[in-house]
Amino acid sequence: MTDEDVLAEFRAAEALLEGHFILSSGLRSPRYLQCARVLMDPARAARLCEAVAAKIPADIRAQVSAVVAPAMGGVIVGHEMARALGVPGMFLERPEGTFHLRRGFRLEPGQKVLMMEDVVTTGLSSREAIAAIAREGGETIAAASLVDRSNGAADLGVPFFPLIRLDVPSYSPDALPPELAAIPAIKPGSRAAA
Ligand SMILES: O=P(O)(O)OC[C@H]1O[C@H](OP(=O)(O)OP(=O)(O)O)[C@H](O)[C@@H]1O
Ligand SMILES: O=C(O)c1cc(=O)[nH]c(=O)[nH]1
Ligand SMILES: [Mg+2]
Repeated sequence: MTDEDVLAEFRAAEALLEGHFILSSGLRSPRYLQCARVLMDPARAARLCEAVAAKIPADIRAQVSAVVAPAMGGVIVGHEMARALGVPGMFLERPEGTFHLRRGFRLEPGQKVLMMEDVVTTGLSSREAIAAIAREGGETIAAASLVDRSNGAADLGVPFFPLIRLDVPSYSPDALPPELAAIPAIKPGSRAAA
């Protein structure tokens, strides 16, 4: 799947939003990739995750025995990725502020995991998820996502396979360009405000 094919899927899902968004990190952006809209079509979700799986080298794929994803954004994409790889899929939650496995999900000691995200911006949520997988006894051997909008800046500490890398601006809230400052900000994600 080419970058243009991926963007066509996002466009068809009306998932390329423009406005003034407060990101999970607190950064602000004029653009937001609403992956939930992309994933609401199960056939599209399966197509995209099969394309992510095809980006992962065969030796890594052969070792992965579970996909673990951080809720909320990771839940559907993690499940579809688990289907694409033929392994179980689980998700991490943070009702008290720190990611952990709930609902009877568990990892065997040393179990090799793929951490799956919908979007990576600063990489903080991904690093928190990878740290949680380690606390749960697993070993994250690779990470993947639909979108990497970190502009090459996110270091997850493991090999990282995004389906598409997009060059999208993010700004500190105290350094907003005037055209962004003029629009009311909305926060689509579910991380609690800092
Ligand atoms: O790389 P980062 O700077 O951490 O940003 C990306 C994260 O932000 C979004 O989640 P969010 O925290 O908004 O919550 P949600 O998944 O519950 O919607 C997205 O699902 C990623 O997890
Ligand atoms: O950084 C984020 O919170 C973020 C950016 C984006 O484009 N899409 C998304 O779901 N989250
Ligand atoms: Mg998230």
